[in-house]
Amino acid sequence: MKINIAINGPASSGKTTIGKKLSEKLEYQLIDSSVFYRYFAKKFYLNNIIQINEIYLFKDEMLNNPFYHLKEIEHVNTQFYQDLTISQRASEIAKVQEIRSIINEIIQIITKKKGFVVLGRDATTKILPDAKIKLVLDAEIETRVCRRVKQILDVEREAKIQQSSQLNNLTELEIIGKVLSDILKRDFDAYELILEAKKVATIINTSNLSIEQVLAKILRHVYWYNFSNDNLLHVIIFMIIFFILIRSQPIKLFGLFKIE
Ligand SMILES: Nc1ncnc2c1ncn2[C@@H]1O[C@H](COP(=O)(O)OP(=O)(O)OP(=O)(O)O)[C@@H](O)[C@H]1O
Ligand SMILES: Nc1ccn([C@H]2C[C@H](O)[C@@H](COP(=O)(O)O)O2)c(=O)n1
Repeated sequence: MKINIAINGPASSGKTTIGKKLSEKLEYQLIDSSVFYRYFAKKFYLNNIIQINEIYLFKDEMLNNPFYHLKEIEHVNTQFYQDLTISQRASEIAKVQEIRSIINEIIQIITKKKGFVVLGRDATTKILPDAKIKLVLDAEIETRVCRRVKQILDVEREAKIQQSSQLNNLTELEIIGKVLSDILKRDFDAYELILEAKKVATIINTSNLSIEQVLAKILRHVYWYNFSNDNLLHVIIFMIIFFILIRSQPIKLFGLFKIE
């Protein structure tokens, strides 16, 4: 039986990486709420004004054909992933409660059919408070900074080979400084949401775990949930029969011990 899985956690804790792998493994659909904020920043932030009416129209359209629009949102995000202006506008948009409610409602409606992995700062608390599995991925700040710096340097190495470097010869120290300040800012913005999430979700500290180990841990949660859910009735019936048998006659279990 398919369920919904909600994952949140602070900046650079591995949500996207783990979310992607988990959804592929389970053959679930992945929805990352932050791509909505960036998509809205690209499409509905014109002349420094958020086009709220357009956003309502988009919501109706999206609910008529959700999977087409999810692909479109993903596509736009891949194109503008590195765009700083879009990121800044996305942060502004994310502060508008009305827009947060619209995005949460869209995701809630789409995920009613189950079989989704949903990522986002309020995934476990506001978007899918009833998800069967709710997780917070956490890691020490130094681990998160190192991971993000490594990711940037890997992309940069690849870009240099293709002579399309984006970092304008920043030193490694400057990159570390920028990453640290970005992560601190995002941690600060999401502080309350993550604190709330930690109260209702299972926390997985990934600092000393590889990507594969984190994935294996989550899969164990999912398989255990499915097993106990699917087999609960069988286990109860088995226990009742077992107790009736041992009370009505002495039996020898596997010849190991005797109950009289
Ligand atoms: N357990 C892990 N061990 C080592 N590296 C990891 C682990 N989890 C994630 N990473 C790496 O950390 C980097 C950041 O991960 P990712 O982008 O998935 O984080 P995120 O939580 O989605 O970030 P953001 O909040 O910016 O969306 C990636 O390069 C990823 O490969
Ligand atoms: N559930 C969410 C998802 C995203 N945001 C904000 C945070 C950022 O300003 C913006 C883009 O997300 P990011 O790529 O930085 O994770 O959207 C949010 O407030 N709540």
